[in-house]
Amino acid sequence: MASVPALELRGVRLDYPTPSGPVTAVKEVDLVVPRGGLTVLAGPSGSGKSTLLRLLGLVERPTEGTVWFDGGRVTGLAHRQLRRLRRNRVVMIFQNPADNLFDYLTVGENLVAAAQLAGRRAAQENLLERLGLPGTEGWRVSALSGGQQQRLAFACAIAAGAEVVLADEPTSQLDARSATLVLETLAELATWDVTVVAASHDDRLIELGSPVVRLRDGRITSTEGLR
Ligand SMILES: Nc1ncnc2c1ncn2[C@@H]1O[C@H](COP(=O)(O)OP(=O)(O)OP(=O)(O)O)[C@@H](O)[C@H]1O
Repeated sequence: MASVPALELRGVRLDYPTPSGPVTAVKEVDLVVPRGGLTVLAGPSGSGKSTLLRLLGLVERPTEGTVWFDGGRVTGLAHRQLRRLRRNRVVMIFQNPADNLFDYLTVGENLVAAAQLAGRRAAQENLLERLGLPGTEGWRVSALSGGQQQRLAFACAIAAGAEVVLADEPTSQLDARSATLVLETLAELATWDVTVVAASHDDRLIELGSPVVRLRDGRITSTEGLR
């Protein structure tokens, strides 16, 4: 039996209200995000990548259409229920590494805080080692490079118990070396039992995607490399 997709969108449109009337950011979107692996949303600026990511991250509600998470219909759920899902099961990583972390806590304390805020007891053992941050447990967040901070943000999402982790342009605010660390982290996570979705212009990141969903003018134009 085919496994239940991590996320599914059917007939989705999203209009943003503006003073000069609604702006349609994505339309006629039918999309299945398979469980596990790395799904990449690609396309030119303004094509709707961030909006689609926010719909998948249960941050935006569609103007039209339906969203499912883990086989359950999410569209129509109360605000409180959506917030609960976003607290641990569907976690969004912000572009700016520091926005994802408590800078006055150590690396280890950030992991514990992420787990506790999600109602979990303790962070998974070896998470720092497994994500390329061995020996940093007692470090202040400010002692980490941007790439290491993004790595820690992913580790915190896992510590919170995330089943889906979403990242908007995770390499765009990083120097080349830090971006490489984040790409390595995404490649590693793609082999774990977690679904990662990233919106990106970065060719190196797009190359890692399976599938790669391409957008233009708010519509999906192709889905390549569906596992
Ligand atoms: N909050 C908003 N209010 C009004 N229009 C918006 C808003 N956010 C996005 N848009 C519009 O929706 C469309 C899609 O934007 P979106 O940010 O999703 O595209 P994108 O592909 O992520 O672009 P970029 O690569 O530049 O981040 C664009 O026309 C954009 O101007």
